[in-house]
Amino acid sequence: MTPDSIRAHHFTDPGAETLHGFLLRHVERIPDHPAVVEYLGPGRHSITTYRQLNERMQGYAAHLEELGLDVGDRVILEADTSSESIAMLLACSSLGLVFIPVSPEAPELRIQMIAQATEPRLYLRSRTGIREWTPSSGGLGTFGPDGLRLSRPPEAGRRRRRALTGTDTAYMIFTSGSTGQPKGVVMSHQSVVAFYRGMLQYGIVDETGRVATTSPLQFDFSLLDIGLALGSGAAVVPVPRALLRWPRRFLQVLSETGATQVNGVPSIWRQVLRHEYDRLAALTAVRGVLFCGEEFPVPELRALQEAQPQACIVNCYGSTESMACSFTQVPNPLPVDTKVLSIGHAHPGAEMFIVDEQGISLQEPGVPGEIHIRTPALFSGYWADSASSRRSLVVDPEDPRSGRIVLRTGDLAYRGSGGELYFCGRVDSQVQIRGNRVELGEVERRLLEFPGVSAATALVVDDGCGEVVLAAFVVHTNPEDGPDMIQKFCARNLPAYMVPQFVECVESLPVTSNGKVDRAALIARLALKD
Ligand SMILES: Nc1ncnc2c1ncn2[C@@H]1O[C@H](COS(=O)(=O)NC(=O)C[C@H](N)c2cccc(Br)c2)[C@@H](O)[C@H]1O
Repeated sequence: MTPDSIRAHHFTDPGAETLHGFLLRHVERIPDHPAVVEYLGPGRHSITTYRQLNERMQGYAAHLEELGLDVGDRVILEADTSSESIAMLLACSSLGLVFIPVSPEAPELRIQMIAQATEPRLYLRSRTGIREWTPSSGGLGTFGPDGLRLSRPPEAGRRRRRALTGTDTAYMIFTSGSTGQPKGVVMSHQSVVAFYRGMLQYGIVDETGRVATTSPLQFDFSLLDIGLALGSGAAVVPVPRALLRWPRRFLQVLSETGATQVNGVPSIWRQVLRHEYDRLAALTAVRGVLFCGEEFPVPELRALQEAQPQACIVNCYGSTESMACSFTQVPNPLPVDTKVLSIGHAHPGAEMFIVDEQGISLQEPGVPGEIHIRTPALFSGYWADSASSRRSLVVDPEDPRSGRIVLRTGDLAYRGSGGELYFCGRVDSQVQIRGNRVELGEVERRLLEFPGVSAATALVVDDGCGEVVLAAFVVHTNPEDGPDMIQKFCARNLPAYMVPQFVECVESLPVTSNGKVDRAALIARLALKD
C-alpha cells in the first residue's frame, strides 16, 4: 500500500522540524506540568497543563480540519498571548496553516493592510476581543477555552498540497514599519525550530521555570518566550498588556504567578525602576531577565542589577528576519566604565560576522562593519516583496561563489579584543550634520553619562530651511538640572556638531506597540514645537 492510496492531507513526517512538533515534544513526558499560568486578578491565576494545552490544540485542529483549508493558507490571529492563542497557533501549525498574529490594540488600518496583502482564508479573534471591524471576505470566527466558533465559514477551496514540509511557512510577522511600509517576514518551520534549538542550548530556564512574557503576540519576541518556556518544559506566564503599564500591577503579576524569568524590551523596566524600586527588589523568585530589541540604557541596567542582584541578565540581539541571533550574559555587576553592552557571538549553529563597504570581513578590534548572519534560522523572504527580500538575503560576501545565502542586518557593530561584537547603531542611523558623520547612539551614550539621566534618545529633524537639527529627549531623575546644564555637559565632551541644539527633559519616552522607543512620535512632537 503506497501513501497515495490513503489521501493523507497532512502527511507530516513525525520527525519533521515543525513548530508544533517541537513545542509539544514534552507533552508525553510531563502531561500534568504547568504549560501556561494566567493571572486572573489579585490572588487568582489559572494553570493550563501540557496535556490540557495539547487537548485544546487538538480540538481546534479538528474543527479547522473540517473547513477544507490547505497547507500554506493564511489565518490572521487577533490575540494577545494566552493559553488559547498558544493552542490556536499550534493548531494552525499542525495543519500547515500560516498564522499571522496581530494585536487587539493594532490600528484598524494596519490590520486592513495585512488582510489585503495576505488574503487570509480565516480571521480568528480571541473571544475577549472587542474590535468592531471585521474583514468583508473570508472566514470569520472567535475562539476561547470552549472552542472555535465560526460566524462565517471560509469559501470552500480545492486542496492542492499533500504534505507539510519543514520549508513550509509556520508564521508571518509584519514589521512595525518604522522605516516605511510594514513588511511581512515569512518564517518556515525549520527556521523557527533551528532558532529554538540554538537558543535552548544556553539552558536559560529549566522545567521549574515560569517565563513571564511581556511582548505583544504580533512581536516575534513573544514567540521566543513561548519557545523558551515550552521548549524547556517550563511554563509561559503572559503578563496582561493592560497591567504592564502600571508598575505596581506588573510586579504583582510577577509575584503572584511565581515568575522566575522576565522577558521584554528595556522599556518595560523604566517606570518600575523609577516608581516601584523597593517592590522590585522584594521579588525573590526571579532568577533571570532577558531583553532584546534595543539597547538597555546603562544607568537603568545598573539599577535593575542592584534591585535584582541574583538575576542573570541576558542581552538578546537579533532581527525578526532570523528571529534572534545572540544571547550575551550581562556582567554582574556591570564594570564601572562600561559604555556599550556586548552582543557577543551568535547562538550555537549560527555565526555573526561584520563586513566593510567592500564586503571584506573585519577581524581587527574597533573597526565598525555591517553585521551579517550565517544561520539555518533565516526567514524565507518578505511577503510579496522579492526586491526587499533580495536586499536582506544576500550571497555570502566572504564566499560569493558558494551561493550560500546570509542575512544582511543593516546593523553596525565593531569587535572587542575577544572578537565579541558591540552594536553601534543601524547603517541608516548614521546621519550627516554639517558635513560630519554622526552616530546617534554615541550622542545618546554621552547624554546617559550626565548624572541623573536614565534614558536618552537623540534624533535629527529638518529645520525647514534645509538644515538638520540634532535634538535629544532625556528622562532625568532631577529635572531642575534642566536642559541647558545637559547641553553644557555635552559641549564639554563632544565635538560641536554632535551637541544637541535642542534638549527636552521628559517623564518618559513614548514607545511603539512593540515597546521600543517611538522615534517618529518624538520627531512629530518636535515638529509641533516650531
Ligand atoms: N539587543 C539589542 N541591542 C541593540 N539593538 C537591538 C537588539 N536587539 C535588536 N536590536 C535592534 O532591533 C532590530 C531588529 O528589530 S526587529 O526586527 O523589530 N526585531 C526585534 O527587535 C526583536 C527580534 N526580532 C527578536 C529578539 C529576540 C528574540 C526574538 Br524571537 C526576536 C535589530 O536590527 C537591531 O537594530
